[in-house]
Amino acid sequence: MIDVRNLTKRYGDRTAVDGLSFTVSPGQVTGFLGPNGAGKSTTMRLMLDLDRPTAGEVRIEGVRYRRLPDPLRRVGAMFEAGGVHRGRTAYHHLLWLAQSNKIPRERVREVLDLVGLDRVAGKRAGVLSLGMGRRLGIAAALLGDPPVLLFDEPINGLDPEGILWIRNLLRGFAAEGRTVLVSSHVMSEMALTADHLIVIGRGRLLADTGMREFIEANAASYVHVRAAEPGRMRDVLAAAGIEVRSGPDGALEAHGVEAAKVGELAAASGLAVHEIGTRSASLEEAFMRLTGDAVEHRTGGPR
Ligand SMILES: Nc1ncnc2c1ncn2[C@@H]1O[C@H](COP(=O)(O)OP(=O)(O)OP(=O)(O)O)[C@@H](O)[C@H]1O
Repeated sequence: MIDVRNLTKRYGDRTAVDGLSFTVSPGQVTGFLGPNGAGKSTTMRLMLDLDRPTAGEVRIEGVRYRRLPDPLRRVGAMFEAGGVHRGRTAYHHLLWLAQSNKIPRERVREVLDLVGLDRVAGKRAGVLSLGMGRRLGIAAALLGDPPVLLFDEPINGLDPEGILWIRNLLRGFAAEGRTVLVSSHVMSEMALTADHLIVIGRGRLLADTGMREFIEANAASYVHVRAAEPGRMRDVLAAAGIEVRSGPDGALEAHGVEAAKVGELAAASGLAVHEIGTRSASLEEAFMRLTGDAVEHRTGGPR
């Protein structure tokens, strides 16, 4: 479990993290979302004591990171800027980490197998592809078999196979009962990976809720209907007081109404319907709606 309490971080007069409190629970994947500059990476760095908070604190399994005995056995982290010595082989990078953390050398082979790098273990880290480098970062995070795992933008730049692999890996870790926190800007992927969401904007907490609840609360689903005579269909729906918008390819989107009601209105007016169904709102829509005001404006006037 990760417990963030009243966390604040200022850089000069810029407040990157602003009185943030939330808990990340074990047994599920928690997505950490926010627009660029929201403070996600700063928060994750503070979790690992890579930076000093201006106020507040983070406890991992009840303890400040710097007070954790054997930290690699308690928390594994993969941040984008990997901290890998490019001239070292993948194997020696992991061996060096294992030895400096009193982890048996057999574990190095185990994690290399686990992330599918066993065959390139002798290659220098600097020549690994982006996907392999990411796997090496994950191998390092797993060395101590920790119950808490942090991933900052793990799928950035990966191909579809790599993305699917990470998704299954993270879901597998959560199913084993670990605490998994992952940040990403790829909403479609986050929707498939995370069970719970922490959303921040300008350093403040905007939402701490289950995936489904988040989408339902922040974006509406609607009835998608394709009719032989879209103009008449629109008039019938509008006459019944239903809000109708134009969808792609002549389809209509009826809001605030059940699909059954739309079907009944069409039948009562003798209108042929070619396609009808309820379309769920997406995480992306919900995210955009919630964070619209919290987007960092990089150009223009004062914030
Ligand atoms: N070392 C630093 N010195 C000064 N300002 C910083 C520093 N690190 C972060 N910031 C500022 O703090 C704010 C939060 O940055 P942070 O990188 O944590 O956001 P983020 O949510 O991870 O963004 P992104 O999605 O773009 O990675 C930004 O305005 C950033 O410019």
